[in-house]
Amino acid sequence: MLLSDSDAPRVAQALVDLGAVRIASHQPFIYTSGWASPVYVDARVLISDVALRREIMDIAARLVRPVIANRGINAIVGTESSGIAFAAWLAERLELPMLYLRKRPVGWDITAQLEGRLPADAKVLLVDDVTTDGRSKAGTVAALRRAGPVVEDVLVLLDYALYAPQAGTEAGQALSLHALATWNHLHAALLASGQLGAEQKTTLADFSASPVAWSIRHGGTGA
Ligand SMILES: O=P(O)(O)OC[C@H]1O[C@H](OP(=O)(O)OP(=O)(O)O)[C@H](O)[C@@H]1O
Ligand SMILES: O=C(O)c1cc(=O)[nH]c(=O)[nH]1
Repeated sequence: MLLSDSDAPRVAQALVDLGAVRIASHQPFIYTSGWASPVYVDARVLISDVALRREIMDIAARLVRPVIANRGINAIVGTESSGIAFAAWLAERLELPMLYLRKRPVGWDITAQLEGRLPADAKVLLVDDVTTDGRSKAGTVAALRRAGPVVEDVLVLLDYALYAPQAGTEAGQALSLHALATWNHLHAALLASGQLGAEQKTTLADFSASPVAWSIRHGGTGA
């Protein structure tokens, strides 16, 4: 769920200003979840811009603070790889312990995949950069839960909010997804930037109107 209607346009604008939103020229992008898409958001570029990352992480901390308080969250977990830096900056602002979750186990027992030290009665906020349909998040959350903490909340900078959540993700896992911005905000910021050509505008309008059909037409998954 979008955390704030009034802050989302600013987050989207920052990503567009940074050139983080790429538009396919010849070949579609294929997301981790298998969807084909004409856009790819490289939120990692935000980590290299000191002023914008500070601004966006200040927004994230302000918006997520009530969630932290209401849910009794006592630690922040970043996902390898893109979520780690954002989790660290957020944990610093919220004065909470931070850990990170590896994609694959390395070693044995609880420390095999989750690095850092959980507080007692751990209830954590999972942080990642982007979500499409939550497919990889479902695996991440399952792995995190196996390490012990309660996980009910996930924070992302961008939730496309275009695809139906995969079975076994949000509803099935009793997870709440919190996002700073959605594809609609990025799309609006791209249109306002004046940087799109006529063909790109048509492509993005087609994609926005029917992302699943767009994916199938371009060799991606359809479900
Ligand atoms: O499938 P969803 O849960 O909706 O989210 C999409 C995931 O795909 C990307 O990660 P990727 O595997 O490319 O890893 P990276 O962070 O190392 O780039 C992105 O950072 C999300 O974690
Ligand atoms: O799902 C993905 O693979 C994905 C999509 C996107 O726009 N950006 C990203 O970093 N990952």
